[in-house]
Amino acid sequence: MTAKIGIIGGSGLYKMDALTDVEEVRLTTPFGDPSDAFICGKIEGIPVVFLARHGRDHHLLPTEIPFRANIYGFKSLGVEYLLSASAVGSLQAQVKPLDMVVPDQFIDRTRNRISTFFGDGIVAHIGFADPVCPALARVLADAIADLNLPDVTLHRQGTYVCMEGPAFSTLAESNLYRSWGGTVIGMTNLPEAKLAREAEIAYATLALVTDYDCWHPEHDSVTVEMIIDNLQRNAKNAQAIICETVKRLHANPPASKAHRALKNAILTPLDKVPAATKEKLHLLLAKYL
Ligand SMILES: CSC[C@H]1O[C@H](OP(=O)(O)O)[C@H](O)[C@@H]1O
Ligand SMILES: Nc1ncnc2[nH]cnc12
Repeated sequence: MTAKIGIIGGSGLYKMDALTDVEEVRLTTPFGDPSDAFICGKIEGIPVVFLARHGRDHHLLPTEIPFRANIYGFKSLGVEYLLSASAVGSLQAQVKPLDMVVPDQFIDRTRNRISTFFGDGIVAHIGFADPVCPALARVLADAIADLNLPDVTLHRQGTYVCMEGPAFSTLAESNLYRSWGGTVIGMTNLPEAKLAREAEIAYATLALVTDYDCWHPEHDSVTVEMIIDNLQRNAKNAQAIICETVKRLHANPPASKAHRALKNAILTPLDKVPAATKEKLHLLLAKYL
């Protein structure tokens, strides 16, 4: 089964309740095994494929997530639009727990992630000034706004600071990220967005605010309990938003520059790329060979 729309669920979103005709697809990739089986199914008749980023039983640390295998797996199943759902802490007073943010920028504070498919004899540099697909982000933000869900405050833009984890930030770090203009903080989205861009998949995130990290003088510092509690309160809304976004994407798939991201990015002449590398990357390079 193939699907143009993929959903990657983070903390608290380990399955999509609205999925019908479900089939589990366990696959391997040249970059190892993905986080879990891909759950292929339909939302109101529209084919989609879902993956739990940390595994369905949340056993993978952010550092341990096989980001390359996950994105490669989505690509091999035909995905062109990837919607992510993620728990985030807020770095700004006006962005409150239970609010939703559709980030448009990232700051990379990761250290131990492999966030490229390239190397081994092929060099490519994708453009990443706009790390989130603006067209996909607009569909997602419009879906949130138009659903008009009670108690949902939407922020259509924001900078997501991606830290390594797994420990949460120190107070000094949290204040530093605030001074840099960070809006929210999480541990997963940046490598995913980079790899999705290299795989020419449009990517956008529904960021669910669960806490004020540790900088807010009037709020307790973030704990896992706080995150899970707020995620559970927001889970129904998050699923409704994803379903609405899927329907809109299917009815009106937006043009995305991400779909041609490799066009001017590859430096190495393809006839000089080692055969084994070419084979490993065939799925990504096929249309340029
Ligand atoms: C559950 S505590 C922190 C954990 O939650 C976020 O994960 P995800 O982005 O997959 O929702 C955050 O990035 C951390 O990995
Ligand atoms: N405060 C926080 N820091 C990092 N990741 C998070 N995910 C949810 N809240 C977070």
